[in-house]
Amino acid sequence: MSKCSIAVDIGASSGRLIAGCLQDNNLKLEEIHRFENNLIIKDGHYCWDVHALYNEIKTGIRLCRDRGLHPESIGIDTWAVDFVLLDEKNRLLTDAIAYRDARTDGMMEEVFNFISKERLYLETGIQFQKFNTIYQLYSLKKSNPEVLEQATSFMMLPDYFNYLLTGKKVNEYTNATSTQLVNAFTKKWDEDLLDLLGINKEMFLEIKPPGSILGDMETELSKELGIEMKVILPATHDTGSAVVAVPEVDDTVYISSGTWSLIGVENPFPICITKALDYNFTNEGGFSYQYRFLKNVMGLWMIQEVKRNYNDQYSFSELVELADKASEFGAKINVDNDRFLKPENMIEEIQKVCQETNQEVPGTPGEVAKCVFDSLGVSYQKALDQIEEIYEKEFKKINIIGGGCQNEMLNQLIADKTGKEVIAGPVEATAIGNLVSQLISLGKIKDIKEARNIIGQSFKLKRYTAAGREEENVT
Ligand SMILES: Nc1ncnc2c1ncn2[C@@H]1O[C@H](COP(=O)(O)OP(=O)(O)O)[C@@H](O)[C@H]1O
Ligand SMILES: C[C@H](O)[C@H](O)[C@@H](O)C(=O)COP(=O)(O)O
Ligand SMILES: [Mg+2]
Repeated sequence: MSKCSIAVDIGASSGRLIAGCLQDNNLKLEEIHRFENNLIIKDGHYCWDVHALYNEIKTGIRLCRDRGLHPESIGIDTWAVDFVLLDEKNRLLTDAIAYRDARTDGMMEEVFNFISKERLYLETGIQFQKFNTIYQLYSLKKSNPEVLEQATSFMMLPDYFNYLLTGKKVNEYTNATSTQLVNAFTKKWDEDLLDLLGINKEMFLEIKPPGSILGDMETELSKELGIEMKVILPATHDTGSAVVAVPEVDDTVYISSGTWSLIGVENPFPICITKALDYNFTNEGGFSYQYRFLKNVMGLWMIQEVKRNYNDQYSFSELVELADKASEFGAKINVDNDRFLKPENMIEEIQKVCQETNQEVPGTPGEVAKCVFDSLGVSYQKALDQIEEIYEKEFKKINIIGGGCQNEMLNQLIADKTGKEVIAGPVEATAIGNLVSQLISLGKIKDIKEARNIIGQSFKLKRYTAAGREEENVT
């Protein structure tokens, strides 16, 4: 494993640093470091602690050295939309305010005074989430216009970590598309849109595609950490990397299941038709210029908050077991209501909605968890129906990737509800997609097709049908 590559995957709930290398055409992984990623409050805003996260990245690199690894490259991916701004002296002008912060409340509606929803979708193809970068920047323009004027560099979070490692300033394509400021067809920053909104377009950097070799780690940093390696751009939007790791995309709907559930398909062109707009699907940029035609579903964020509300006295698997035992409980809620984005108390919010909709109110942890999982299933089914309506075809398979694919109850529920074959795995799809993108850049894997073949034979996948579950290609 000594000659390997390192994937740093920082999701909205946890981060991990995983070393990977090819051995006899199998991808071997070694988890080096795992850490929590929790929101902090700074100046009244929910923020990400970017310095703590950068220190975790450096800790993970030191651990690689301590294990005698000599990685050739490192690639970083995180969640989307969030950013920092730097001034002409490369000093941080802003905190990394989180997409769950309330600063974007009402901003999307105000932006529609400058450009219609239809035109914005026609140009960008990006779903309307109130926290998209476009609305975050518009909010900043209203509250602190001088900050936007002083900014000389706009960096999304992986871009910023890459800058700290190499001194190089670029915006990576897949994550840039999540801003709703990139033209879906030119794949460039939409300067007309920025002018329309009066947002300083000079601060946006060159957009580089995933697979680009950014450069070597800064010499001083290499000395500090005791490791020299190249920094490569994977799909730095974590979901972009996760989709790379879907072993078989043909005839498959994927669900990237983590803090969010991203349900969609891989497509060679953007689908900006009215029906896609009405159903609020997105066309985020993918590896090798594919498009991720997908929809955000609130996801396992809800059970993360339920777990936190119970003071972490139950593990995720215990909550699944308790939900499985609460088989008689049947209340379901609309998980995609913005009220679940950041409620004071998720359990109470769920109970309130059940009351408001004259349903049985969940009381036990099992009933609360079952309500979450059943309701996620309803939202997945709805999105699946919408995808099949737009494609005018039935998809054979659903591939659930990410930490959520360990939820056997939800996997079986999806198979039973949809009647489709459900493949679960790989768990660390994002890190795997990140790694194979690096190995392609280093010439160790030919292309994404070969990478997906390697992934399909390297990791244990579980198959669920309405008739039950079975293991397959256990390595
Ligand atoms: N053992 C488990 N059983 C069931 N679900 C699990 C298990 N481990 C993790 N999960 C689910 O996976 C989710 C985290 O997935 P992950 O892909 O790591 O998220 P992110 O990348 O957003 O941080 C958790 O919220 C939890 O619901
Ligand atoms: C805010 C975005 O919708 C979010 O980043 C989503 O695109 C995503 O990538 C979340 O990944 P997780 O691994 O944190 O669920
Ligand atoms: Mg993730």
